[in-house]
Amino acid sequence: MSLRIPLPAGLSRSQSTQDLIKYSSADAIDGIARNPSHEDQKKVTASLPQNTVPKNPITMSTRFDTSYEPQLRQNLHISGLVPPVVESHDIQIKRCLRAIASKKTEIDKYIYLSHLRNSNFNLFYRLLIDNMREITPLVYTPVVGEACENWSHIFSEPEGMYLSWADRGHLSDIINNWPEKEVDITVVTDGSRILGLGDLGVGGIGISIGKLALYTACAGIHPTKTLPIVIDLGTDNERLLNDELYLGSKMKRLGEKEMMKFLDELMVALKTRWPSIIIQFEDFKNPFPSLAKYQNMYTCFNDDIQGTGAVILAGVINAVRETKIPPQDQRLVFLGAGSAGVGVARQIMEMFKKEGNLSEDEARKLFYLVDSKGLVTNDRGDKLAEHKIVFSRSDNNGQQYKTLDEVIDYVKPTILMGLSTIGGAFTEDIIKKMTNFSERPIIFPLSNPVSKSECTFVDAMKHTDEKVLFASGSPFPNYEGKNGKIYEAGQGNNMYVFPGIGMGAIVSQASLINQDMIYASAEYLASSLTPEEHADGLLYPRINRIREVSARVALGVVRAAERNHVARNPEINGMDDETLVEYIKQKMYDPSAVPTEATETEPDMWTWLTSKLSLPWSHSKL
Ligand SMILES: NC(=O)c1ccc[n+]([C@@H]2O[C@H](COP(=O)([O-])OP(=O)(O)OC[C@H]3O[C@@H](n4cnc5c(N)ncnc54)[C@H](O)[C@@H]3O)[C@@H](O)[C@H]2O)c1
Ligand SMILES: O=C(O)C[C@H](O)C(=O)O
Ligand SMILES: [Mg+2]
Repeated sequence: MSLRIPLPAGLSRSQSTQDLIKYSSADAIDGIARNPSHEDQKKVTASLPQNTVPKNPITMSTRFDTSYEPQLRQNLHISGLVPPVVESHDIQIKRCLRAIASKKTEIDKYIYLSHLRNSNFNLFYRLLIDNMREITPLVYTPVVGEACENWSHIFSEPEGMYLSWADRGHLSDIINNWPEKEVDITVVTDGSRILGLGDLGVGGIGISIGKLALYTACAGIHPTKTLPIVIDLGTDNERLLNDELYLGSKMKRLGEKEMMKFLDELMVALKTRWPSIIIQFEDFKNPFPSLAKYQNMYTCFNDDIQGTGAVILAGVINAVRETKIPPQDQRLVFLGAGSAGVGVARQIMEMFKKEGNLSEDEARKLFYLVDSKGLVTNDRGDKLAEHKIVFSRSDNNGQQYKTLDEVIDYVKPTILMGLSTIGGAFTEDIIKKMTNFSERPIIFPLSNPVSKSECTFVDAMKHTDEKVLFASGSPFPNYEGKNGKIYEAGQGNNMYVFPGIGMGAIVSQASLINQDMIYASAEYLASSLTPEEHADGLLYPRINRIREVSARVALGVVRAAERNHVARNPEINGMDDETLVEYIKQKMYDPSAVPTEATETEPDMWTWLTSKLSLPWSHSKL
């Protein structure tokens, strides 16, 4: 069933990047929880351990859902507090979509959706899951970037934890203040490099919130078991320091030493309260030291180095196949040699070693990294950051290549990656040149948000005569080719893997997240495309299948955890793939699985806050 929502005057249909008017709620449902009648699935389900289907308790943030039957309303003591009609989520979603379409700006849509998540998360996640393609860009990249930039102006609810330098020495006590008893996963940022937008201080918490919303929507981690964190060690952003509304500490950002000291304490505090917690590091300006220090001590990973490495590896596996050029004959230029650039280069190098039967040295020589000073070489005259050294060239005969143009002429690459934060860096000239070196050039402008993308999908298609194999970090609209064919832009965004990595680690009760598990996430993602998606020339699965895909990614992660003896969940011992996937799906939160009776639940943050503050309504039956 599809529905056309009228747009308000002034908002053109094509202008809306998210095209909120076209959706198909029933078609978009992945079928995981809604299609339990399939005979094979029934058999598999019957063989699963009992009590694996999570109940969906009613919390303060889901109490006023108009889908509740009269008896449930009576049990909850909310009769009269909810409009009389009893209506399905599908009907409520129509109302939400109308409300979203009526908002004039994307940030207004973001604010509306945040409010919905905080007031009725079951409805929010039903809306998101059923309309992934349209809603994801509004709660995640790219609009979340604008939200982070303006966080101190649009702020109305904390939605996570803010931990400041002044709190050091007391982090355990402060972590104990989080009102939810169980937390499976946290996303921690220091706000120092939010997307390609730089230092946004405590505004970076928007990224933690956005990532965790996708953990719930894509991998079914229960929303109350997710914890967004920003650590506030100051900011070097003058605009924020001069803003009277800024919500963070008004001091210059502290250095690496203080950061590590703070993180040491935080890691212990998190692990003490929730011994099985998964910790995802996100958008740190220099994320290498923390990953190196904690990856063998805690169940943690860095999304920008490892998640991005895995998701782009998956796209490259599929794209390289299309080029028909074997790995040993590919040449790769990376614009950007930071955490994402080096993380991606490392993962692709692993694949080239395996698939091309190359030694480490042979594989490494296929990579040319370019940073703000030009081609990364041993004799460039500056002290290279440690993470770049492995890819630094020594075969440049003393010549330095300063611009991307010069590097392209020198290397003649078959693959061009953008992780530089420089919007428009892949000029018409550069894109056209790429067609001289390969019939199907691989061009991935991966910087976020859209304004930082190294080129657009339109430019890449036009200037390669529609031959490009393309993926971008942020979403781009479809392109209509010369013969009327519609091409879809691949979205090479770590959202295709981090939910599955987290879910795989939770399901296996992994003690660590190691390279084999990250690599497996890429392999399982690459092989998750349907024959139809392959035939349509896609490099990544369609986003409306993300729950199905995340379950497969999680399967790969669990299998790798088992191989590496870091899986600790005895329930999964001996399960075949089919049973294990079903087990994973059964663990997924389903926003429509509303219980028919009220259940006792832990208080949520609002209840907890009101009780702490002794507000008049704090002990009411609400
Ligand atoms: N698509 C994804 O899933 C994904 C994942 C992670 C990061 N990213 C994006 O990648 C970008 C970079 O992230 P990061 O964590 O690597 O940041 P970073 O700050 O660690 O690295 C940026 C790199 O770009 C280089 N650079 C800056 N200006 C340049 C110029 N004018 N010419 C050439 N190189 C230049 C820097 O020298 C540095 O090597 C961001 O926009 C981020 O949003 C995308
Ligand atoms: O947040 C995203 O959209 C991807 C990535 O983690 C980034 O830093 O850009
Ligand atoms: Mg990131």
